Amino acid sequence: MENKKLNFDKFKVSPRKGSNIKKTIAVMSGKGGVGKSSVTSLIASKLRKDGKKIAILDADITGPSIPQAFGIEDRIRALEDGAMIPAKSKSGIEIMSINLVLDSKTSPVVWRSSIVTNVLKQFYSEADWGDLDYLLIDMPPGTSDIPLTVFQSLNIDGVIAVTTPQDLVGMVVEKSLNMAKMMGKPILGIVENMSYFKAPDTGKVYKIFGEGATDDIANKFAIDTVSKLAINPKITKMIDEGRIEDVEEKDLDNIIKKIKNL
Ligand SMILES: Nc1ncnc2c1ncn2[C@@H]1O[C@H](COP(=O)(O)OP(=O)(O)OP(=O)(O)O)[C@@H](O)[C@H]1O
Repeated sequence: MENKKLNFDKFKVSPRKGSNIKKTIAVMSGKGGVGKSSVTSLIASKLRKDGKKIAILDADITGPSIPQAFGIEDRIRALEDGAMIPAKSKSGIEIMSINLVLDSKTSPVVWRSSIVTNVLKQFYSEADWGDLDYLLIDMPPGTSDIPLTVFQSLNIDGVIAVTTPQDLVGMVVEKSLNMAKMMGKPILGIVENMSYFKAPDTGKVYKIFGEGATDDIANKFAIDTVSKLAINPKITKMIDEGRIEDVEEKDLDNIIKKIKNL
């Protein structure tokens, strides 16, 4: 039997008229808590510092942490013609997140996934994004309904997977990579977060979580870019203070370069 390529065109949604998004990149992880939102925020901040026009769509709808990282207190505004105006970070990164429409940022999102996926599509297609070089999508962890909707409905140009050195997480990130492959999306690279710790006084490097399987996984999937991001207490502190844009992080330089060459 002929092996037909899956065609999801009928599910596609487009950004509203007047929005011009050059490239859209999804940031995934196999499981929660590996630092996907932190990595998304750091990448966005660096690209912005380099003069690019950037937006983040926080698709981690039940655990949205992007507004916290950027210290956003503004709300998303809706205009009479239905356009949604994203909130803006200090450096000018546009942000759409469910936490910016809830009455309180501690309100839980107790919605069925069909509603969540519709909200997400609405954010993408009704936001007034203007001209963007890059839209980064902070995906929820795993390979559930929402990542599937993002892949089927949005125009994704590339995928970044975030993992940590632990074996189990390595195994789980393969699920995300396989999902991206199944959906025909190019994998730009893997970020191994919490890869090492460099003692500030001696400069000695400690592999606190051991040697990761990330390089082997990258080889297996023919992925040429692996960024190894240190455990950096400054990242934790700056996110707590809503100042992620003030972190200088050289460890992500190779993935940033890959994004710029997309
Ligand atoms: N390299 C790092 N160094 C120090 N702290 C970090 C680092 N990466 C992430 N963190 C901290 O770990 C916590 C979890 O990170 P984050 O929210 O980015 O994870 P996540 O994978 O997006 O989680 P989830 O998808 O479950 O929401 C954050 O509080 C962040 O400050």
